[in-house]
Amino acid sequence: MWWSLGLGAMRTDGGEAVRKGTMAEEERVGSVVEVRVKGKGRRGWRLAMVFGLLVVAMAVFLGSFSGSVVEVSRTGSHLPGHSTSSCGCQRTQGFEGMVEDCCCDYGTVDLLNKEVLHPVLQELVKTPFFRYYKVKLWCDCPFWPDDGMCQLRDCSVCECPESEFPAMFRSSDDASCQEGRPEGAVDRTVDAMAFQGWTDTDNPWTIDDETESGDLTYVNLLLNPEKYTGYKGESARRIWEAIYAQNCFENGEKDSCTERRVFYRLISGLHTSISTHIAAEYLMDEATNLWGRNTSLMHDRVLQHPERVQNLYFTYLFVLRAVIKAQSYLAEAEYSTGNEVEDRLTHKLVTALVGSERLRTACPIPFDEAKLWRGPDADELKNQLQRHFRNITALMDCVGCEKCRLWGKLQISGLGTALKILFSVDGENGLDLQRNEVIALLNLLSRLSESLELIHEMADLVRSQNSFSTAIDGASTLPNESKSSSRWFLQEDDKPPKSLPSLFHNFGF
Ligand SMILES: Cc1cc2nc3c(=O)[nH]c(=O)nc-3n(C[C@H](O)[C@H](O)[C@H](O)COP(=O)(O)OP(=O)(O)OC[C@H]3O[C@@H](n4cnc5c(N)ncnc54)[C@H](O)[C@@H]3O)c2cc1C
Repeated sequence: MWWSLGLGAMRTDGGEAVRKGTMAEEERVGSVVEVRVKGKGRRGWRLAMVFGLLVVAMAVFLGSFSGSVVEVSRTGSHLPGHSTSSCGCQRTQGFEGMVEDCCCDYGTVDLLNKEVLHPVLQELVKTPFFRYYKVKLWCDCPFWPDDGMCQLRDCSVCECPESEFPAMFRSSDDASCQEGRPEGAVDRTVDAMAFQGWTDTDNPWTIDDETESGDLTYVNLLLNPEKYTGYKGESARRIWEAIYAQNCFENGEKDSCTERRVFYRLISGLHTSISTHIAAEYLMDEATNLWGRNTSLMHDRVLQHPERVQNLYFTYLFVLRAVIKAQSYLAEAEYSTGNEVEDRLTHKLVTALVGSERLRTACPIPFDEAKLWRGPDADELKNQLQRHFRNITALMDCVGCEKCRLWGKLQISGLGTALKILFSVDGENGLDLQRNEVIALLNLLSRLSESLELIHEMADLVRSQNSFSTAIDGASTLPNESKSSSRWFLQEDDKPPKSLPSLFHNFGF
């Protein structure tokens, strides 16, 4: 089979197992500290201990300081402005007021997310209905041979213990949910029993795993969290390049119309979210299996690019709008897995999410989809964008790391579901969703919601580390109040010293 991606025609063979190995030196932040301490002998250890105690004292102090910053900025008042590149359409400048292209302001988004949506979503994705995702993990890349660039065991999806698997999903003793390849019959039986009322409907925006044969497995998402896997280099870069290439159009126009800009911002926002989760759960030191927050990576990939953070807010509001538009459908859907208590809780949480009074009053229409597809070429443009998005779903089969592929597929499917709800359904009556689409949609919203929280938390951490390192260097300064008015917006000099993140972890933070 041959596919055209705008990258030339590519081979369809390939599909190699995940390759395991060691992490590249450049990102082993933890080892930097180890070398420094060891090199100084016993005196070095004493110094390190004193230094560590200082870290503890300063961090406790700064932690309480940044706590008050959180309160200030949660009100959303006076975030520092920042110019974004003009795209020919009306856009708000900076981080004040409305999120660009949306109908909700930054402060309200932060508040709603922290107090309403994030807590509910965190619980929802733990329920049996939402934590098992059916996915085809071992797929051949239709564009080029899989070169298996995954470097860590954390790259591969682990098997879930069968005791955790809902009884209704199991049809025989050997039902495996992860790396094994259950028989097709097993999956079909499970579907019919556990998810009555859910239909198989096509989504014009995605290439659907479920309607194709073979190799579908159930994955427990809680056992396979999205985090650093060591997947990087040429393979990862090529995927992102190919994804962004889907945003290039024949006539060379860039960002000149709302629809194309929306398309780009959705991908960029998702990319920001993935980078955020990598930085938030990072393998700081492979030798001691020390995991923690990598603030340098967070700074370099996310925080120092305001437009990437803005795109994350945009993607979040776009997906939230889709969930709100589908609220009656979601509130009435059947979340049956055979565990009555859990299933009742699932239903309650979904209802709390889509029926939130605070959400309805503070941000009733997070994104106005009615503004799109109005030009004379609307149908043609929509077909074109659908083709491009389907290519992106197919590209997920080329991701050379199993766990990244799992989350890539789930989140792209979630975006495809949001696109379907907003742009391919005539009113809520015409809405029909697959079970997997609903799981993907709400897990995606949960990932984005978590990213918003992490961005604030890690921006505070960067600021306090920066202030701390300045204090250590002799200029005894505390975080500047004016820098903190937006919790994630960083100034030019807000860059964490490379070795500090691992110091925090080595001393028990
Ligand atoms: C679908 C998918 C899922 C992945 N999941 C994981 C995972 O779970 N764990 C893991 O460790 N790795 C994962 N990766 C790999 C990870 O995303 C990076 O590719 C890798 O860490 C290397 O990062 P990098 O610094 O080279 O920049 P990349 O993140 O690869 O970015 C490539 C280029 O894209 C541009 N760019 C970066 N961010 C944005 C943005 N937000 N908006 C617009 N442009 C941007 C920049 O020019 C950058 O140089 C995944 C990759 C893909 C394609």
